[in-house]
Amino acid sequence: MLPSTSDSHLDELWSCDTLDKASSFITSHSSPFLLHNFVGGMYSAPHNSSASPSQHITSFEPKTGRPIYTLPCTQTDAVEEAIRAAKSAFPSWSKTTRAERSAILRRVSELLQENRELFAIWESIDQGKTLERARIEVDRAISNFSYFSTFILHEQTAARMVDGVALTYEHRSPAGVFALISPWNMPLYLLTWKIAPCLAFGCTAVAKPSEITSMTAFLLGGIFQRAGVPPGVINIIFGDGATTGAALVASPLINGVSFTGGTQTGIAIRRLTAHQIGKHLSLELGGKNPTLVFADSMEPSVRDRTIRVAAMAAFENQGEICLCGSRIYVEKSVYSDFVREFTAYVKQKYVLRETVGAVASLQHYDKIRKYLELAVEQKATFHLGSAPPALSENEAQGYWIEPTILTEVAKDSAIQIDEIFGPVVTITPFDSEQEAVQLANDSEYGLAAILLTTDGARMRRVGEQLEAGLVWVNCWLVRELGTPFGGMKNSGTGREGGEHSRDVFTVLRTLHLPAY
Ligand SMILES: NC(=O)c1ccc[n+]([C@@H]2O[C@H](COP(=O)([O-])OP(=O)(O)OC[C@H]3O[C@@H](n4cnc5c(N)ncnc54)[C@H](O)[C@@H]3O)[C@@H](O)[C@H]2O)c1
Ligand SMILES: O=C/C=C/C=C(\O)C(=O)O
Repeated sequence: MLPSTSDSHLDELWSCDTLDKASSFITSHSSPFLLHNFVGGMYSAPHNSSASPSQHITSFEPKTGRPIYTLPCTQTDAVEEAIRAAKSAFPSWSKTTRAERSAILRRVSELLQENRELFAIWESIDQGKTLERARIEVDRAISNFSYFSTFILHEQTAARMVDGVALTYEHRSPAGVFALISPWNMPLYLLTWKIAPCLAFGCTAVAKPSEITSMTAFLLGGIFQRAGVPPGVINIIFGDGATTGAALVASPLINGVSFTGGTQTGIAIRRLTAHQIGKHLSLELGGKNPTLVFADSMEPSVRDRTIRVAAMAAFENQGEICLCGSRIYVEKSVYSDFVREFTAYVKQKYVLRETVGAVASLQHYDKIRKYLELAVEQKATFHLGSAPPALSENEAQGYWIEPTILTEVAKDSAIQIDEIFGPVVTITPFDSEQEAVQLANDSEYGLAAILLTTDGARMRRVGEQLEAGLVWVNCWLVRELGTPFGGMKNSGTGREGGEHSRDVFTVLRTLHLPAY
């Protein structure tokens, strides 16, 4: 029998604002705590989910391998119920004024701020990331709400007179009910990056976090209740992709999908919605991002910055950020210096269990481990890290993988081609600027690129040739929430951020009024 989400359990959960309290919450229950869906402004079990244990999923703590909670794998009829709640809430929410929506979203950001530590602690436990990293991500979730709460207040529509014949203006209205689906690497950060603009622009939603990291999405329901978000405006349901996610995106009542996750899932979502031409699709998918290190960036005055940026881009959040630079290319004249200094820096700065967390799941641990075994087989050089122990040895102790730096990896090796999405980088030399661009672009992906150089002309010349939606020069993951965010090629379609999010969540009509 699974413990249910009773009020006393919920109160207890909300008081877990230290690691010790959260840990004793987990151990004090004989079986894992059961998350409930948040539908129509209330927590409730999907009525069909208690029927069979096979319709529940257990989530494990990456740092220890112990079970922490259970979630329902919401079945089609309960998914539809959540969509209907969002659809019923749409007419009145879409007619609220911008000032009303702004005030509610502002309140959400304030409540998140008040509960910052609680969210950071559960994010760290659930995902495996360090508490320090989790705090950074909760801060970004707070900004997601505060940013869009003010963005909508300043929007203006321009009107034009066309040749004295017609007065035209663009009219936008909320696009309807959205499916918001997020992955496990930055759970709260990425889900709120969708929820905040969706609600700000007057849409309603059914959100589904990853089945691997559902805890902070579960807590978020309580924040929406307290902030006074009207029932049904935002619904949060739990479950896997094949059952819950697929039923959600395919529903004809869903007007748009904002999805972040793997490229193969993006393809599946395209297929599932292919016959629904008008459905808005924003797909943020995988990456295998290049970091280009030019010789000038290893001059004494900037050398430390170069090493620091390349290392941060490689190993932040255990390399589990779609924007991580996992293919490092270095100009031949500074190649051996870079490899030596980069390795020394990473060894000292990215220490497992201190500044590097565990990877998110056993399945992901296994996937990364297979690439490391391939590296051993292909006789790559390990400057740092090694093939980790066999699966069974780590299952009970958590999913730990040392930061790993590899050289002598062939261009056509799966290690260079596939998105590993873990703390593993390859370093490869290049001879010329032209070769660097060609190597960087030699990928099915086109999400991000990192360019390390002091030459201003090269910043633009190379930057403008890189097949990547986001290019960072001498920095990484510097974000301003109005800038377009998204990828090229198999890294996705659509852009989000500021007015680009507005394009995702609104429909546009042009009105022509006679000028006479
Ligand atoms: N571009 C980005 O911003 C970005 C960010 C983070 C992760 N990623 C990618 O995500 C992958 C790892 O995350 P993941 O394993 O959670 O990705 P995933 O694609 O397996 O899952 C992402 C989400 O989609 C759901 N899902 C799965 N199948 C579905 C379906 N058929 N229909 C609807 N929803 C479905 C999952 O339940 C989850 O909530 C990596 O490959 C990485 O490339 C991309
Ligand atoms: O892992 C993916 C990271 C995505 C980041 C964003 O969507 C963002 O910073 O807005």
